[in-house]
Amino acid sequence: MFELIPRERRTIAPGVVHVPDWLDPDAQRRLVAAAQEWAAEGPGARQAVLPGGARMSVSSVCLGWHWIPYRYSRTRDDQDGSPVQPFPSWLADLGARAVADAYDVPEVDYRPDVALVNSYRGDARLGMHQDREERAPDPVVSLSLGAACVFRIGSPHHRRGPWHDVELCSGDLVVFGDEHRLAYHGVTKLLPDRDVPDIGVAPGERINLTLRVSGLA
Ligand SMILES: O=C(O)CCC(=O)C(=O)O
Ligand SMILES: [Fe+2]
Repeated sequence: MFELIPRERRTIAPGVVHVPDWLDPDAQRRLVAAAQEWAAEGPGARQAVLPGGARMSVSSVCLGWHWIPYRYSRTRDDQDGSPVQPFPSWLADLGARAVADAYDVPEVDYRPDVALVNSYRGDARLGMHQDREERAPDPVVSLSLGAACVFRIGSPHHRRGPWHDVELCSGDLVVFGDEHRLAYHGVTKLLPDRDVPDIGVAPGERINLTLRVSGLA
Protein backbone atom coordinates (compact mmCIF):
# COMPACT_ATOMS: atom_id res chain seq x y z
CA MET A 1 0.00 0.00 0.00
CA PHE A 2 1.37 3.44 -0.81
CA GLU A 3 0.26 6.38 1.29
CA LEU A 4 -0.32 9.51 -0.76
CA ILE A 5 -1.43 12.99 0.24
CA PRO A 6 -2.98 14.37 2.44
CA ARG A 7 0.04 14.58 4.68
CA GLU A 8 -1.65 14.26 8.01
CA ARG A 9 -0.28 12.98 11.27
CA ARG A 10 -0.96 9.27 11.29
CA THR A 11 -0.59 6.21 13.48
CA ILE A 12 0.70 3.71 10.94
CA ALA A 13 0.65 0.72 13.30
CA PRO A 14 0.52 0.43 17.10
CA GLY A 15 3.45 2.48 18.42
CA VAL A 16 4.39 3.80 14.94
CA VAL A 17 3.52 7.46 14.34
CA HIS A 18 4.34 9.68 11.37
CA VAL A 19 4.19 13.44 11.97
CA PRO A 20 4.70 15.33 8.69
CA ASP A 21 6.47 18.72 8.87
CA TRP A 22 7.35 18.32 12.55
CA LEU A 23 10.46 20.50 12.11
CA ASP A 24 10.00 23.97 10.65
CA PRO A 25 12.55 25.14 8.04
CA ASP A 26 14.68 27.00 10.63
CA ALA A 27 14.93 23.93 12.83
CA GLN A 28 15.75 21.84 9.76
CA ARG A 29 18.48 24.29 8.78
CA ARG A 30 20.06 24.10 12.25
CA LEU A 31 20.01 20.30 12.22
CA VAL A 32 21.55 20.16 8.74
CA ALA A 33 24.35 22.50 9.85
CA ALA A 34 24.97 20.31 12.91
CA ALA A 35 24.92 17.15 10.79
CA GLN A 36 27.48 18.64 8.42
CA GLU A 37 29.77 19.51 11.34
CA TRP A 38 29.50 16.02 12.82
CA ALA A 39 30.21 14.46 9.42
CA ALA A 40 33.35 16.61 9.02
CA GLU A 41 34.86 15.92 12.45
CA GLY A 42 37.83 13.55 12.85
CA PRO A 43 37.70 10.56 10.49
CA GLY A 44 34.30 11.75 9.26
CA ALA A 45 31.33 9.80 7.98
CA ARG A 46 31.83 6.35 6.54
CA GLN A 47 29.97 3.61 4.69
CA ALA A 48 29.99 0.79 7.19
CA VAL A 49 30.88 -2.72 6.07
CA LEU A 50 28.46 -5.55 6.87
CA PRO A 51 29.75 -8.83 8.31
CA GLY A 52 29.39 -10.48 4.86
CA GLY A 53 31.73 -7.88 3.37
CA ALA A 54 29.23 -5.66 1.58
CA ARG A 55 29.61 -1.95 2.04
CA MET A 56 26.46 -0.04 2.98
CA SER A 57 25.30 2.54 0.44
CA VAL A 58 24.36 4.90 3.26
CA SER A 59 27.14 7.01 4.75
CA SER A 60 26.85 7.62 8.48
CA VAL A 61 28.41 9.24 11.50
CA CYS A 62 27.45 8.35 15.08
CA LEU A 63 27.09 10.32 18.30
CA GLY A 64 27.22 8.89 21.81
CA TRP A 65 27.92 5.32 20.78
CA HIS A 66 29.53 4.26 17.51
CA TRP A 67 27.43 1.68 15.70
CA ILE A 68 29.27 -0.96 13.71
CA PRO A 69 27.19 -3.75 12.15
CA TYR A 70 26.08 -5.17 14.59
CA ARG A 71 27.39 -3.74 17.87
CA TYR A 72 28.13 -0.51 19.71
CA SER A 73 31.48 0.85 20.74
CA ARG A 74 32.69 4.01 22.47
CA THR A 75 35.44 4.22 19.86
CA ARG A 76 35.38 4.34 16.06
CA ASP A 77 36.82 0.85 15.72
CA ASP A 78 36.24 0.60 11.95
CA GLN A 79 37.90 3.98 11.40
CA ASP A 80 40.84 5.46 13.30
CA GLY A 81 39.82 4.16 16.73
CA SER A 82 39.18 7.65 18.04
CA PRO A 83 36.44 8.27 20.63
CA VAL A 84 32.94 8.68 19.25
CA GLN A 85 31.63 12.25 19.27
CA PRO A 86 29.50 13.18 22.28
CA PHE A 87 25.73 13.10 22.19
CA PRO A 88 24.61 16.70 22.86
CA SER A 89 21.98 17.30 25.52
CA TRP A 90 19.97 19.60 23.21
CA LEU A 91 19.52 16.64 20.88
CA ALA A 92 18.22 14.51 23.75
CA ASP A 93 15.74 17.30 24.55
CA LEU A 94 14.61 17.35 20.92
CA GLY A 95 14.17 13.57 21.02
CA ALA A 96 12.01 13.81 24.14
CA ARG A 97 9.81 16.44 22.48
CA ALA A 98 9.53 14.23 19.42
CA VAL A 99 8.30 11.25 21.42
CA ALA A 100 5.88 13.37 23.45
CA ASP A 101 4.43 14.96 20.32
CA ALA A 102 4.21 11.70 18.39
CA TYR A 103 2.50 9.89 21.24
CA ASP A 104 0.42 12.96 22.09
CA VAL A 105 1.40 13.21 25.76
CA PRO A 106 2.61 16.33 27.63
CA GLU A 107 6.03 14.93 28.45
CA VAL A 108 8.01 11.72 28.45
CA ASP A 109 11.02 10.35 30.26
CA TYR A 110 13.11 9.76 27.13
CA ARG A 111 16.88 10.27 27.13
CA PRO A 112 18.42 9.05 23.87
CA ASP A 113 22.18 8.55 24.00
CA VAL A 114 22.84 7.31 20.45
CA ALA A 115 22.37 9.11 17.17
CA LEU A 116 23.04 7.75 13.71
CA VAL A 117 23.32 10.58 11.23
CA ASN A 118 22.74 8.95 7.86
CA SER A 119 23.37 10.49 4.45
CA TYR A 120 21.72 9.07 1.33
CA ARG A 121 22.66 10.08 -2.20
CA GLY A 122 21.83 8.68 -5.60
CA ASP A 123 20.83 5.04 -5.37
CA ALA A 124 21.55 4.75 -1.66
CA ARG A 125 19.01 2.72 0.25
CA LEU A 126 18.77 0.82 3.49
CA GLY A 127 17.73 -2.82 3.52
CA MET A 128 15.07 -4.16 5.86
CA HIS A 129 16.52 -4.54 9.35
CA GLN A 130 15.70 -4.31 13.03
CA ASP A 131 17.32 -1.80 15.40
CA ARG A 132 18.16 -4.38 18.01
CA GLU A 133 21.64 -3.69 19.36
CA GLU A 134 20.07 -1.64 22.17
CA ARG A 135 19.40 -2.95 25.65
CA ALA A 136 16.48 -0.64 26.39
CA PRO A 137 12.83 -0.76 25.30
CA ASP A 138 12.52 2.96 24.51
CA PRO A 139 11.25 4.05 21.10
CA VAL A 140 13.33 5.07 18.10
CA VAL A 141 13.04 8.64 16.80
CA SER A 142 13.70 9.32 13.13
CA LEU A 143 14.00 12.80 11.59
CA SER A 144 14.20 13.38 7.85
CA LEU A 145 15.95 16.28 6.12
CA GLY A 146 16.39 17.08 2.45
CA ALA A 147 15.32 14.73 -0.31
CA ALA A 148 12.17 12.68 0.23
CA CYS A 149 12.23 8.89 0.42
CA VAL A 150 10.07 5.83 0.77
CA PHE A 151 10.34 4.45 4.29
CA ARG A 152 9.12 0.88 4.67
CA ILE A 153 8.07 -0.54 8.02
CA GLY A 154 6.59 -3.93 8.76
CA SER A 155 6.21 -6.14 11.77
CA PRO A 156 8.76 -7.29 14.34
CA HIS A 157 8.27 -10.89 13.21
CA HIS A 158 8.63 -10.99 9.43
CA ARG A 159 11.31 -9.37 7.32
CA ARG A 160 9.21 -9.99 4.21
CA GLY A 161 6.07 -8.08 5.00
CA PRO A 162 3.31 -7.06 4.92
CA TRP A 163 4.64 -3.54 5.06
CA HIS A 164 3.54 0.05 5.12
CA ASP A 165 5.34 2.29 2.65
CA VAL A 166 5.41 5.88 3.87
CA GLU A 167 6.72 8.85 1.95
CA LEU A 168 8.99 10.87 4.25
CA CYS A 169 9.72 14.50 3.37
CA SER A 170 12.07 17.08 4.84
CA GLY A 171 11.03 17.92 8.40
CA ASP A 172 9.04 14.73 8.96
CA LEU A 173 9.18 12.77 12.20
CA VAL A 174 8.63 9.06 12.67
CA VAL A 175 8.61 7.41 16.08
CA PHE A 176 8.43 3.64 16.42
CA GLY A 177 8.15 1.93 19.75
CA ASP A 178 6.00 -0.29 21.92
CA GLU A 179 5.07 -3.46 20.06
CA HIS A 180 6.78 -2.14 16.93
CA ARG A 181 10.07 -1.20 18.60
CA LEU A 182 11.72 -4.15 16.86
CA ALA A 183 9.77 -3.82 13.61
CA TYR A 184 11.69 -4.47 10.41
CA HIS A 185 12.17 -1.23 8.50
CA GLY A 186 14.26 0.28 5.75
CA VAL A 187 14.47 2.92 3.06
CA THR A 188 13.60 1.52 -0.37
CA LYS A 189 14.47 4.58 -2.47
CA LEU A 190 14.97 8.29 -2.60
CA LEU A 191 12.40 10.51 -4.31
CA PRO A 192 14.76 13.21 -5.56
CA ASP A 193 12.16 15.00 -7.67
CA ARG A 194 10.17 16.29 -4.69
CA ASP A 195 10.55 19.93 -3.68
CA VAL A 196 12.89 20.52 -0.75
CA PRO A 197 13.01 23.71 1.34
CA ASP A 198 16.27 25.65 1.22
CA ILE A 199 17.92 24.18 4.31
CA GLY A 200 21.49 23.67 3.12
CA VAL A 201 21.31 20.02 2.06
CA ALA A 202 23.17 19.13 -1.13
CA PRO A 203 20.82 18.67 -4.12
CA GLY A 204 19.41 15.14 -4.09
CA GLU A 205 20.80 14.31 -0.65
CA ARG A 206 18.70 12.99 2.21
CA ILE A 207 19.92 13.23 5.79
CA ASN A 208 18.31 11.12 8.49
CA LEU A 209 18.84 11.38 12.22
CA THR A 210 17.96 8.24 14.12
CA LEU A 211 17.92 8.62 17.92
CA ARG A 212 17.91 5.65 20.26
CA VAL A 213 18.37 4.78 23.92
CA SER A 214 21.27 2.31 24.08
CA GLY A 215 20.69 0.93 27.57
CA LEU A 216 24.49 0.56 27.69
CA ALA A 217 26.81 2.06 30.29
O1 LIG B 1 16.97 6.71 7.11
C1 LIG B 1 15.98 6.29 7.72
O2 LIG B 1 14.87 6.82 7.61
C2 LIG B 1 16.09 5.06 8.58
C3 LIG B 1 17.43 4.87 9.22
C4 LIG B 1 17.51 3.61 10.02
O3 LIG B 1 16.62 2.82 10.04
C5 LIG B 1 18.71 3.34 10.84
O4 LIG B 1 19.67 4.12 10.80
O5 LIG B 1 18.71 2.32 11.55
FE1 LIG C 1 16.93 1.34 11.60
